[in-house]
Amino acid sequence: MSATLADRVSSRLRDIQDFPSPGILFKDVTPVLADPAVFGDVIRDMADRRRGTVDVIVGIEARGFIFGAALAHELGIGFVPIRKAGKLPGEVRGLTYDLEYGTATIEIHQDAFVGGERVLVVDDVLATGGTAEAACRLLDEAGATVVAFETLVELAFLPGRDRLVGREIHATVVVT
Ligand SMILES: O=P(O)(O)OC[C@H]1O[C@H](OP(=O)(O)OP(=O)(O)O)[C@H](O)[C@@H]1O
Ligand SMILES: Nc1ncnc2[nH]cnc12
Repeated sequence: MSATLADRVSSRLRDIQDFPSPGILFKDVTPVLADPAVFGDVIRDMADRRRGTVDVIVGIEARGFIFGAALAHELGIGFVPIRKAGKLPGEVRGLTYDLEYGTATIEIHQDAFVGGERVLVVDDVLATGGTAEAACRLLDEAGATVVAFETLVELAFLPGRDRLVGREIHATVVVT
């Protein structure tokens, strides 16, 4: 039997213990990106799940840009970045939140949405859920409609899903 996409991605996730700080088991996605067959199949799988149901892809800096921009291109729709504080040049709205390792502030351009756009939020890893929750709240405040949160990897041993109650979440790989 041929390997599932989840198995193929799992085999290309590299675990780095104690990065970026002691006690963190870091899931490195760079081997997934380095394999064009797997990376391509990941993007096509995400696209097939969303075709015709979203207007805009929002990617979260930095690794969410890689998957989000490729997905937007595959779907033929626009891409909007959520960036760390101080990086976007125009007027912004922002939110500060807790991370698995520290705190962060994210920002989005104030004029990125007129209201009502159907948005898919994309990132590489769902860990504590702080980033995803902040991104979804920021988009709610901006008047966009968050259709779902799409991630390559969900760390199910952390309570990320609990921060996103009521939101649709899909992960290519669930790490237990
Ligand atoms: O669910 P959470 O606990 O919020 O963690 C998930 C977030 O952490 C990582 O980003 P990071 O802040 O390390 O930034 P990077 O993508 O720029 O490396 C990852 O890419 C997610 O955005
Ligand atoms: N353990 C982890 N591995 C990779 N990215 C992360 N982002 C937050 N926690 C992470």
